[in-house]
Amino acid sequence: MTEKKIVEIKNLTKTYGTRGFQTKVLKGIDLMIFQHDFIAIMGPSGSGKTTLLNILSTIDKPTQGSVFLDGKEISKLKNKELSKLRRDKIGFIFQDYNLLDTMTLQDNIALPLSLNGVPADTCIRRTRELAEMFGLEQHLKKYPYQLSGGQKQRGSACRAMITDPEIIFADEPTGALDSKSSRDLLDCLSAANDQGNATILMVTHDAFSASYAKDVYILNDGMMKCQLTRGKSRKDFYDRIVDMQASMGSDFS
Ligand SMILES: Nc1ncnc2c1ncn2[C@@H]1O[C@H](COP(=O)(O)OP(=O)(O)OP(=O)(O)O)[C@@H](O)[C@H]1O
Repeated sequence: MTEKKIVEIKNLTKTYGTRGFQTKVLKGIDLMIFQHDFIAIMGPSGSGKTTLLNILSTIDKPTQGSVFLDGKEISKLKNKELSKLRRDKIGFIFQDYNLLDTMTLQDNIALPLSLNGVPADTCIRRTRELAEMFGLEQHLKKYPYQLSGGQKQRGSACRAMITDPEIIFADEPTGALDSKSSRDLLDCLSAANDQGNATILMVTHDAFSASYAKDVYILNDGMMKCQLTRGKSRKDFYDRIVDMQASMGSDFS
């Protein structure tokens, strides 16, 4: 069965600065992301990972080339259409959770739905389903300050998924978590990808996190340098990622 194409990136370049003081950060990226993909982008510090994620998530604009999301070229969309695309088609997981302190976990998770005018009973039902999947049923009435980092990040993953977006962008989602909380989050993301409908693009420095993805792409010096695909064993995939990092030298952090 051919999966639906969610994102298509064609010859994407990004240059910062003005004439004479330009830095070419992305130098012609091509990438296709299909439904049910779980992709990790890795690369040395400064290789352009965040720049790429910002362009894909419509926060920044390409210098040249094109990005299609759900068949629409994002640089051609007007502000209103872009906001709608962001709201309906994209879920975000940030390194620092970005939950609202004055709302319970339940309300934080449901926020994208309530902003869309979805009835309260549907918001509650959908929030409970996701909270169960992410092991958060007991914590829905708590405020963020009453939650651990891992619980907050799993809550933030639920919020990213609640609108059933076409794609979830995760920027270093385990960056602030200890190893047990990282594992819990990655197990949940992996289950949402395997058993649910989630398509995930994650940027990470961490080989352990990347080994939960189905494919790992290495960005180096503004170009996609290689792709590794997971076999049956996650442990074996982790070893291959670490070997690849070692082969790329000391600037790979
Ligand atoms: N707004 C900007 N203006 C000018 N240069 C920028 C801007 N944003 C990023 N850069 C430069 O682009 C390059 C890539 O930055 P980017 O943040 O995408 O890298 P990264 O791979 O995400 O790095 P890290 O892993 O350290 O977060 C860096 O050299 C950075 O200094």
